[in-house]
Amino acid sequence: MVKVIAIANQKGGVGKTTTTVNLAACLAQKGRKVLLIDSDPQGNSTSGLGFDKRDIKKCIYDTLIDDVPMKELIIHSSYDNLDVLPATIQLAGAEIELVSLMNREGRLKSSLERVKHDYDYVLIDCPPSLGLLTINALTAASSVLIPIQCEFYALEGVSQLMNTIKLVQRNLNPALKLEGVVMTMYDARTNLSADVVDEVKKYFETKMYNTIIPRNVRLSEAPSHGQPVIVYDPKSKGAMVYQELAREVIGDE
Ligand SMILES: Nc1ncnc2c1ncn2[C@@H]1O[C@H](COP(=O)(O)OP(=O)(O)OP(=O)(O)O)[C@@H](O)[C@H]1O
Repeated sequence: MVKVIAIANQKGGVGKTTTTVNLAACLAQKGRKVLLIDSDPQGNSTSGLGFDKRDIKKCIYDTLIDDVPMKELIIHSSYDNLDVLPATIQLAGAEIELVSLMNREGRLKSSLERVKHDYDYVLIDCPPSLGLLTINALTAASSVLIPIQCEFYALEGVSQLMNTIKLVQRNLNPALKLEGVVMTMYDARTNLSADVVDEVKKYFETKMYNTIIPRNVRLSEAPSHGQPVIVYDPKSKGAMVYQELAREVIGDE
């Protein structure tokens, strides 16, 4: 059975894309067939997987707005078992264009229906908003994974995200589950991070991954801000934590 996981948090810069790209690479490395759907107009998952967005002529926008079959838009990545539905800046216009379309919340779900059975996992990288792109992702998903940055304001805004998830469960996708919460950018040198982890654990009660993603120097010093780096490299320490997360995700397959 294919598992469709939306990686969502409307707060910007919490590690959605970095988690999505690296989790996708690790699941693929474990032999699972993976489709990464880039649903963020910034297209950082697309560029993070090594694609030059200037070379991409058609993207997720074309299936959401113009009903181009998703199969025609999916491209293979340089990783075995990992395909991508790319995003370009054109997607920024979709949020408003979707408003007047029929089935505006369910267009990604309908389009994905025809290809999802080719995969074991579909991961959807959501934009930092609770607009129609995120609603489409939550409607298409079987579960939602929430990355939360280990910082003082970690839980700020999470209640809006939870309200949106409940709204989608009630009206659009009753089968949607909470996959889990993953803490990102943990820095053991500050006591604050440990307090934040406790606070988040309490907020979500049992829904929590054991894997905590540490602050990674390579990522925080990435040359252009906002461009996540693939840390998947079997020998790198940074990759090991995403492999651990992949094991947890596979754990309840
Ligand atoms: N574990 C980490 N340690 C240090 N820096 C990180 C880590 N994960 C991500 N970053 C850096 O933080 C920034 C934001 O990460 P990322 O783009 O994954 O977040 P996002 O939630 O997808 O952002 P947006 O809301 O803009 O879509 C990037 O510069 C990235 O390289």
